[in-house]
Amino acid sequence: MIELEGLTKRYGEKLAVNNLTFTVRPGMVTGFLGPNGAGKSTTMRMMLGLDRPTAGDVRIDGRHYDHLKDPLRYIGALLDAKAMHGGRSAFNHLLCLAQSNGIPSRRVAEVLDTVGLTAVARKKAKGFSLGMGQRLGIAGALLGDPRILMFDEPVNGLDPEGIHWIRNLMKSLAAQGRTVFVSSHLMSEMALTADHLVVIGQGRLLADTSMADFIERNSRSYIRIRSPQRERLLDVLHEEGVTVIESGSGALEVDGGKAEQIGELAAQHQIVLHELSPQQASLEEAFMQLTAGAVEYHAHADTPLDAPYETPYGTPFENRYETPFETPPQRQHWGEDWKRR
Ligand SMILES: Nc1ncnc2c1ncn2[C@@H]1O[C@H](COP(=O)(O)OP(=O)(O)OP(=O)(O)O)[C@@H](O)[C@H]1O
Repeated sequence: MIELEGLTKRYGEKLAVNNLTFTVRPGMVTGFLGPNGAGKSTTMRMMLGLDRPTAGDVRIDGRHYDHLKDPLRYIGALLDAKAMHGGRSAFNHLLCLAQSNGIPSRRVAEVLDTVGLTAVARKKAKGFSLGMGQRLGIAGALLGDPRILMFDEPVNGLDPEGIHWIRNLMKSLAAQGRTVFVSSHLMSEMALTADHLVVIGQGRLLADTSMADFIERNSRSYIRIRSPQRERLLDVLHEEGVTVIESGSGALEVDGGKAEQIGELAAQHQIVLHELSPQQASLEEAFMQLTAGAVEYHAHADTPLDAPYETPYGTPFENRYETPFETPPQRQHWGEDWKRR
């Protein structure tokens, strides 16, 4: 378990991490999300005792990192895959780590096998590709067989097979009851891997919740319906008091309804349906909705002001709220500007 309490880091004028309090629990993969510059790496560095907090506290299984004897046996981390002695072979790099942390040297061959680097174990790390470097960094994290694992952007540079491998590795580590904390900008990957999410923006906590709850709270879910008898269906739904949104593509959308009820209603009135599908926004859409006001670095150049790029939830990367941390609008307001019957 990793516990943060009021964790704060200031670099001069810059408040990089602002009063973060949350707990990373065992037995699940916790995703750590935030726009560029949100403070994720700084937070992870403080967890590992690499940066001293300006205020607040981090405890690893109840103890400060500095007080852990042989810390690699408690917490393994991949922060910067390039942070290794390039002149050493993969085997020797891991052997040095093992020897300085009281870890039996037989673990070196075991973790090299786990990450698929046995064949290149004697090759110098400086000749490794980005993906091989990531695998070696992950081997280092696994070396002490720790109960807690932390990965900063672990899929960087990995090919699809490598991404699939690390997804399964993280899930299996969590299934063994370990604490797995992982940051990534790849939302589709995070959606497949994480059970729980911690989201920060401009150093502050924006969400600490399950993946399902995060998407539910920060996006719109609705039923999409297509029918060749659209006008009749509209009349029937209207008579039943169901609020329908007519989307531009000819489909109808019902917020908060149940597909079964709409299907049965259509059947009762002998209305043919070509589509009846529950729609849920992706993690990426939910993330952009939540963090829209907390994005530090905006891209303006290729988005002309008179032709904004719209999503059903608004314009991404637009500061839509007065302050970064103002509560996002309630769901019933979304789609308000769409044509309602
Ligand atoms: N050593 C430092 N000195 C001054 N400012 C720093 C330092 N390290 C980080 N910062 C600033 O603190 C803020 C948080 O940076 P951090 O790298 O933790 O963000 P991040 O969420 O990991 O970003 P990214 O997703 O881009 O990796 C940024 O504004 C960054 O410029």
